Order: sequence, then C-alpha cells, then structure tokens
Amino acid sequence: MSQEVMERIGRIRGLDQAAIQASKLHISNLTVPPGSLGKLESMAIQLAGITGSVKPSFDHREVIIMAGDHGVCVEGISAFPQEVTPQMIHNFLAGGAAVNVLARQAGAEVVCVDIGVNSDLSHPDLLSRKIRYGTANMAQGPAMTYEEAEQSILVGMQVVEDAVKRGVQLFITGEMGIGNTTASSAVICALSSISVQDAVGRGTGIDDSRLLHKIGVVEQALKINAPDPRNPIDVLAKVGGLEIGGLVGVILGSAINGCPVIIDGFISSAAALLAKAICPASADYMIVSHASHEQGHRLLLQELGLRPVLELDLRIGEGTGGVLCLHLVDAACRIVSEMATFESAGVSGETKEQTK
Ligand SMILES: Cc1cc2ncn([C@H]3O[C@H](COP(=O)(O)O)[C@@H](O)[C@H]3O)c2cc1C
Ligand SMILES: O=C(O)c1cccnc1
Repeated sequence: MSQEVMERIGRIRGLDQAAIQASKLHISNLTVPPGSLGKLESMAIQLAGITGSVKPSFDHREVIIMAGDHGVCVEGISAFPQEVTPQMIHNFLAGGAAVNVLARQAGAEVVCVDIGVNSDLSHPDLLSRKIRYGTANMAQGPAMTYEEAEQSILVGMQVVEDAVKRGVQLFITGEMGIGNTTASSAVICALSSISVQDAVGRGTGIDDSRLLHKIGVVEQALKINAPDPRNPIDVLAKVGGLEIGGLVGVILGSAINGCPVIIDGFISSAAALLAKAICPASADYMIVSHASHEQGHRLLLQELGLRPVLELDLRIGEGTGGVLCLHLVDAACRIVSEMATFESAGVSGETKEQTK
C-alpha cells in the first residue's frame, strides 16, 4: 500500500476504554431499568469510546456522496442508463434528491464528490477529484489499476481531512453510480464466502431475466480477474469502483480523525467491508444505519459483524438511510446528556432483583 495511505492508517486508535466504562456507569444511573434503552445505549457507549466524552454531541455533520461510473454498465446490468449518474449529481447539487430532503430534516450538509464520473462536470459546489472517466468493464478485465484504487482511498481520506478542518465531527457515507450494486456484489463475493447468487440483487429494479444475467456477469468478472481475497486493494482494483474506493477512504478517514461514521446501504457496506479488511480497528467507528432491501445486504452485514439500527425496506443508497439514522444518534446523545439520574430525580434505583 502507498506510503501516504499506510501512514494515515497507522494513526487509527482503539476506542477510549475509560470513557466506555464511564459511559456504562452513567447510563446505569439513568432513570430506566438496566439495559432498557437497547441500541440507544450501545450507540451512546460507542460514541463515548470514539469521542472520549460521556456526553458527546455532533452539531456539524456531513453526508459525503462519492460519485463514479462503471464500465460494466455496457453488459446491461442496471435498470437505468449511465447518464443518470451525472443527472443525479445535478439533482444533489440543486437540493432535490431524496438524500437532500432527509439531510435537511436531520440538519446535515451534503457534499458531492466527482471521483470518477464518465463525463465532464462543473459546479461551484461539486468537489472535482476525478481519477478517471469511470471504471473499465470488469467482465473483460480489471476495473482499474492498483494505483487508481489506492488513489481513490486517498481521495476519500483527504475529503474527510478537509471537512474535519472545517469543524465536521461526524460523517455519513453516500454514493451515486449506476451499476454500483454489481461492483459491490463482486467485492463482497471476493472478500467472503458469500455466493454470487446470494450477493446479487435487483439494484434499481431489474427483472428476473436481467437478474440472472447480472449473476453471470459477476461470476465472469470474478473468474477472469481472480481478485486476491487477502488483498483488499487488489479486490477494489479488479472488481470495485472509484466511488467505492472513495468511501473506503471516507470510512478509514473518519476513524483516523476520531469521528463516527454512519454507513448507509449496500454499496456503503461493501466499502465498509473493504475498510475493515484493510484495518479491522476501523469497524469500531462504524454505525450501520439500516438493513437495505437489496438482496445480500443482511449477509454482508453479518460478514461485517455489525447490527443495523433501522429496517425501512430502503433500496436506494445516496446516504438516505444513513441520514435517517442520524435522528437516532441524536436521540442517543440527548438521552445521556439530558436524562435525570435515579439520585437527581429521587427515584429508587434498586431493582427487586437486586433486593431479593
Ligand atoms: C434516479 C436514481 C436515483 C438514485 N439514487 C441512488 N441510486 C442508486 O442506484 C444505483 C445502483 O443501482 P444499479 O446497480 O441497479 O444501477 C446507484 O447509483 C445508487 O446510488 C439511484 C438510482 C436511480 C436510477
Ligand atoms: O442499499 C443500497 O445502498 C442500494 C440498493 C439498491 C440500489 N442502490 C443502492
């Protein structure tokens, strides 16, 4: 791996164990039966471990939408044409996409990065970090070079670094790239024992015959490229995507900078699996927002070893589920900072189980 990427990964630290213990103790004193706030408690404890604070808050949060195109689209694996990628970028920049609406509701900024769209784009609010004009067709050969894959991770890390300098404290992964459920399926099959049949789903809504074809395309891409399961960069280069690599960088970059990162749907989770393969400690910084309706996402999350917070039958990506999860992250933060303790509220904290 390149020096620049390696040096940054070396800065990832384990969670603050003292803060985790302090958070557990604080939560045990709140006026609810022990453990009764479920995932809100585990989130609050994780956030304490990440930030070192028992009462964290995240006023400044950003969805990073990594956008890239996929050469494999020529195989006819999506229900939509490649032109939709740049068209949706204009929609994000105009504030009209689903993720924009949900981000406004949750008080998050949306940042869009062109890391590999197959057309020229220019807009004052677009971050232009193009590495190449889309990937090559992975059904015929590697999607990109090893160096380009490393570069995509570095771009994601640098986008996070710049945002942290502006005061951003929490990141949400988002993506846009027609064809990227195909690349994500190939990535997870290359990294795990999940079968192609189980990993490949309908993406934007393909019919049964196209689904069978998509399975064949992923099988072919894995066969001709033979990605090395022990080398996540090789997997990303051969069967991944530029926006997937960018998200690996966003996830690792969040961990490097001590920030929580909310993982959105199927594509973001494939990036998370790559990030964990590169640096297992990065998983401590991840919050998996939701279980997507996309076939294979549940198995992917099992592989990642993380439980989703929500289940809303979303199957869109963009960062939509990630932003919705933000409301629950805020809820967890408010619980630990605003709730009364047994002592302050004069409520008896001893359970009958304890007094028996
Ligand atoms: C209008 C539109 C908006 C989207 N927003 C996210 N995606 C999602 O769909 C794409 C992946 O599905 P597939 O692999 O089947 O092409 C990605 O761009 C993903 O972000 C969209 C797709 C469309 C058509
Ligand atoms: O879960 C996702 O992220 C997803 C599912 C289908 C299409 N695009 C994204």
